[in-house]
Amino acid sequence: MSLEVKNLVGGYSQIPVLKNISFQVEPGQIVGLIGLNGAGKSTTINHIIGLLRPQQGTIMIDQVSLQQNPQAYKQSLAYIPEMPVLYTELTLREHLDLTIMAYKLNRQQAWKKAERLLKIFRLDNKLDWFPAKFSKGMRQKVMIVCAFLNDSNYYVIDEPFLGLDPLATRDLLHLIAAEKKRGAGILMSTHVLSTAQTECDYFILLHAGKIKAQGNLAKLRQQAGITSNQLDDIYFALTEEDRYDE
Ligand SMILES: Nc1ncnc2c1ncn2[C@@H]1O[C@H](COP(=O)(O)OP(=O)(O)OP(=O)(O)O)[C@@H](O)[C@H]1O
Repeated sequence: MSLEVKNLVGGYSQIPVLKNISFQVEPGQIVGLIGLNGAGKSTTINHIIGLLRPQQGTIMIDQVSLQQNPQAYKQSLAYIPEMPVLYTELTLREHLDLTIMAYKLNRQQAWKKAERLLKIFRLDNKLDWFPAKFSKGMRQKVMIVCAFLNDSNYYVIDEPFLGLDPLATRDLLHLIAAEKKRGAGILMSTHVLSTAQTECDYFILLHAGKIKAQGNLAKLRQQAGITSNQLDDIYFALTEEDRYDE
């Protein structure tokens, strides 16, 4: 059982952005997708969520591809985008109802969970607000609440900490930790290496559409050949030679 990306070649046109990348996210594992601007993190995520089609290679969730069983594939996956995407004409309450319908959740149970999440992110008194009234961080929190409504097997989170205040960041980290404990696999792209270091069990270092290195911190440190066990030092050592050659 895993989310498995195998020999993925892909991107937006005939010229691939991703050049044969392979990795896995296992149940109960938090995997950090790390890389410079333009490395291919969002492109990888867009392939996993089915927004882009692989030119070569496969993406399987618990041995099922999106093409084989779209319903099972999508049901296993929750996604939080980098930029919040909300419907301008729907209130927060209606966004939650829409999510409950889309995932075919039990309405009563899902609303019970929603109330707990709304309280955590201080949105419980804003159920009748339209997105126009929300700040950027509040919009991000709506996406988080919707994504965590379903007990998904896998979470794909693009730059989760962008725009969140310190309290919301801490609350999101607690939620992620609880989902990991439940056995969910989490893939998150981030530039916040200090948080990645403390939260992730495994790291994928993407550079110019290729995987430069992957493994736990000890393995990456060994590969970097340095004594520091700080992820940022390891990251800079591993990407030093090709930082300017994109
Ligand atoms: N919609 C698009 N159409 C064409 N090319 C794109 C598109 N989106 C991204 N790219 C290109 O794909 C490459 C990888 O971009 P991607 O957004 O995956 O990087 P990233 O690692 O997520 O970067 P960032 O940290 O800045 O979010 C870049 O060269 C970028 O120019």
